[in-house]
Amino acid sequence: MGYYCQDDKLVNTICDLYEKISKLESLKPCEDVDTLFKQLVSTCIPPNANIDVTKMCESIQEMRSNLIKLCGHAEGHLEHHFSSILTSFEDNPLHHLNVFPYYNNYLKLSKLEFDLLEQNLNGSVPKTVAFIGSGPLPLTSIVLASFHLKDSIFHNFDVDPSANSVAARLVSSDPDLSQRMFFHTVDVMDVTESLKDFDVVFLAALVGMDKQEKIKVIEHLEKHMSPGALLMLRSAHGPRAFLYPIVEPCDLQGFQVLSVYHPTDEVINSVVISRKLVGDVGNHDHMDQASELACNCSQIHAIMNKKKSIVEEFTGSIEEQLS
Ligand SMILES: C[S@+](CC[C@H](N)C(=O)[O-])C[C@H]1O[C@@H](n2cnc3c(N)ncnc32)[C@H](O)[C@@H]1O
Repeated sequence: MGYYCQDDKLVNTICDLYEKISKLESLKPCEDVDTLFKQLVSTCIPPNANIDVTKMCESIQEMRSNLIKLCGHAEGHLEHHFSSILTSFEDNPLHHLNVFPYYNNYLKLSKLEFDLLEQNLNGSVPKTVAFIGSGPLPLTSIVLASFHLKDSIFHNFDVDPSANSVAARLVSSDPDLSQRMFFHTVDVMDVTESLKDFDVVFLAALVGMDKQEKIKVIEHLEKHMSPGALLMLRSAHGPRAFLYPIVEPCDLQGFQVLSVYHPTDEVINSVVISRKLVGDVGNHDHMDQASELACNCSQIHAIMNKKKSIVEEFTGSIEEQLS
């Protein structure tokens, strides 16, 4: 088919799985759907330095973009399914979250995000947190509110009214979270002034499923978030980018990228934490230099190798990073 691929075997396996997944009549949880997505995830999880999806030919790019959408729909169905099961428990549904097969991943991802937040909050605790794209099973907000940010108020935003109604029902019988967790049915692109109220904004991986949409959402957040507020977003690295969109530091114009973390375990998403710049960012010279640096893979690898870690830090000056 004339694919240009760095690792043909892996990409062929993903293409085969894509063909099978795209032929499914429904993406609602059932044996066939679960088996195919499990195979897809286990194919994409092992770190593979030879895989850079952005360098692959157009037909692979197109397949990847469709696959991300299929994964998004399947994830939505899976969350709906488990959220409905959870709300059918007679006692507090939040005491049964471990029935969700990926609950452990959310515990790990939320802990990772909390640690990155703490490192960059300089001792302060966020009063108000926004989660955009919270879905029917808003596990990140629930885990953060229950275990890490026990006094913060959480505002969850989702464009899908059925996602919000099942999510709100999930927390309604919890005496603590029902007082600290709010749900808003709206497209993030229509949320403007109220974005100023948040100390931290989380953006779900699947809000903005392709590069263009993701950049539009980031630009919108940059326009309306409070200067100095933190933005926590999710990206993907290596073969995991067949499952989720990639956000690169250069996509974050108007933000100072603080850290990029690429997990190598079963937590699939990479995490990017940045701070909305304070003051006039009309002069983009500084950011442009930072972006050029951040988008240049060989330089990123040089930084990573120097640090012997898979965390990319962006806290030093551009000169330091280049030296
Ligand atoms: C299925 S995921 C949920 C994430 C997950 N529950 C978590 O805790 O990380 C993505 C959600 O984003 C929502 N979404 C997508 N685009 C959106 C937009 N432009 N504005 C608000 N919500 C959006 C979808 O409706 C979907 O429910």
